Amino acid sequence: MTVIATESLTKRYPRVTALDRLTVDIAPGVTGLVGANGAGKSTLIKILLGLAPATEGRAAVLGMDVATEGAAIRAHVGYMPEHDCLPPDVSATEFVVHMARISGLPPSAARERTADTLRHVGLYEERYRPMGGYSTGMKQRVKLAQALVHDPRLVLLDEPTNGLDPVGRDDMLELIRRVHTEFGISVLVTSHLLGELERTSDHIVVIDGGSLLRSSSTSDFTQATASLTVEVTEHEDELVEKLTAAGLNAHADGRLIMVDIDGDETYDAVRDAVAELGTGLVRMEQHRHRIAEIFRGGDEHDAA
Ligand SMILES: Nc1ncnc2c1ncn2[C@@H]1O[C@H](COP(=O)(O)OP(=O)(O)OP(=O)(O)O)[C@@H](O)[C@H]1O
Repeated sequence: MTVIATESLTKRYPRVTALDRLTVDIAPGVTGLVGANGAGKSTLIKILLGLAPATEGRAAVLGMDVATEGAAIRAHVGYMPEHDCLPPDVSATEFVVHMARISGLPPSAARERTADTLRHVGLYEERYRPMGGYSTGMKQRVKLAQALVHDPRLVLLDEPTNGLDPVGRDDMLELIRRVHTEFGISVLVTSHLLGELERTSDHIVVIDGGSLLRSSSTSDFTQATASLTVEVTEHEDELVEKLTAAGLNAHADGRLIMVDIDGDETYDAVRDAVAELGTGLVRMEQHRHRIAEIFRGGDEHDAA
């Protein structure tokens, strides 16, 4: 079963091709959509909501065609836009009740669902104050609440951690995870940071220049992209030789040694090699490839 399916989806603007023959299937659960700024993430979301027409190709959301069933899609899908779009002079409660009413809920249900949803995202007394005075974290929570208030089956979250500090990011990612685990709502969440989506998502889709670079489960993804950074007090070259002889892919990067992780045994192999050389281990830490590195290695990873 898929919640989102696209087939050769293309969106051309006069000057740029925002989506270029994108074919991808997305299953229920939490899916991270990763791509650099301008990769086409927001464009894809707008097409999936039936708000912008594709130039070519097809897409279906919850089995409904985006070209002809946009209104029905939006009845079952929640959307959290990227940019600040909250009216400053109304309270979170007034705003979310309004959004619930727009989604078709009767007044009493709209008020009840608003109270529940705002509590769920962690807004309490503040919800009666005008939103103009809210912190970025609180505004992001209101944007998430309005996406959830009509009890959708799927939510599309466009850069929900934008503008948040590290603690705020972690809280938001935790909240997103709970949207799925507690309510069974599927989530498509975008970010230009691969690292934060790895922790939240079951599945990761990477796009670059509007094309699919990679789509795989998060565990496959981290296996394929994780490496160890090792720092020793001396004998760096010998360590690289030893690890290579042990069948690992290791290379020196200045004073650091990068080792591709090939299962848990990689840690043991590094420990043993360091011990045999009698050198001091300063640090050994897992290093996740940044999105730019994946783009550079795109062709090889595509095949993986
Ligand atoms: N309405 C539009 N008219 C013309 N070009 C557009 C329009 N919307 C987006 N684009 C262009 O399409 C490309 C993809 O934009 P899009 O907003 O989908 O990227 P994104 O991955 O969401 O990045 P960001 O996170 O910066 O929004 C960009 O080059 C952008 O400039």
